[in-house]
Amino acid sequence: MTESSEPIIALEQADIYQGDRPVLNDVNFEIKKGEFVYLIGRTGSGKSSLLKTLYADLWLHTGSAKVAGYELHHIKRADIPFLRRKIGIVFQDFQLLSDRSVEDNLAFVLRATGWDQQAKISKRIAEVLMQVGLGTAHKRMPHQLSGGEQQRVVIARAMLNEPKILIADEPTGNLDPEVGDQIINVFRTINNAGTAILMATHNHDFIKRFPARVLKCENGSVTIS
Ligand SMILES: Nc1ncnc2c1ncn2[C@@H]1O[C@H](COP(=O)(O)OP(=O)(O)OP(=O)(O)O)[C@@H](O)[C@H]1O
Repeated sequence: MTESSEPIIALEQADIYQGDRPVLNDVNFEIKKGEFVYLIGRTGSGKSSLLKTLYADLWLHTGSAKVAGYELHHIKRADIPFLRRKIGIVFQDFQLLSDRSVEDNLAFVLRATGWDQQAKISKRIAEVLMQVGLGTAHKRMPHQLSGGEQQRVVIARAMLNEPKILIADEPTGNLDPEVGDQIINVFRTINNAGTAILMATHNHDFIKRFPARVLKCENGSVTIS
């Protein structure tokens, strides 16, 4: 299989655990390059556990999972940071460093991932901020931004190293509906430019208005529609 046609995520007979406790059994699905996929299910149904397994925060016990070229059932601890660079991660709670500007928050991540030329760092920061519609926010401090703006910076941060997929766990969960709409539009724009998206959400209105494939966690299984 050529690299371009290989799925970004492929799970086969994967069992998802929290500690010793099984959460999801026999999970099988693929996500291809550039796809948009929703992950739904009631509170406690296992959405976060599944996403954590995909970025190797939870260990995959049984079955196989390949994510961005890494086989999670064989992954070495030292490879986990490299896996996470290939999959941008966006959580519900914005975790920007509160003591530094937007620009410095982003530069911090770039430097930590090996970027050392200031001109390239500045260019990349300008690009990702433009991509999320915050082209003039470089110098602002996190507390000077609204919740929606902070979430945009978090998305920009996840995009810095040009991931093949963005994994988002309830990215609009803490936002007003109107602001949530703006955020989903940011994800759609990013998706239109070629990055795959896997988004856990409780917002069924998004699915009606912006239809895409849906994975549903229910009764210990994942079903695909
Ligand atoms: N850190 C943990 N330790 C032990 N059990 C956990 C942990 N986190 C979650 N669980 C349990 O695993 C199951 C799945 O939880 P998970 O958080 O994956 O569900 P979820 O679908 O993401 O829920 P929500 O919509 O509330 O985020 C639940 O029974 C939960 O109680």
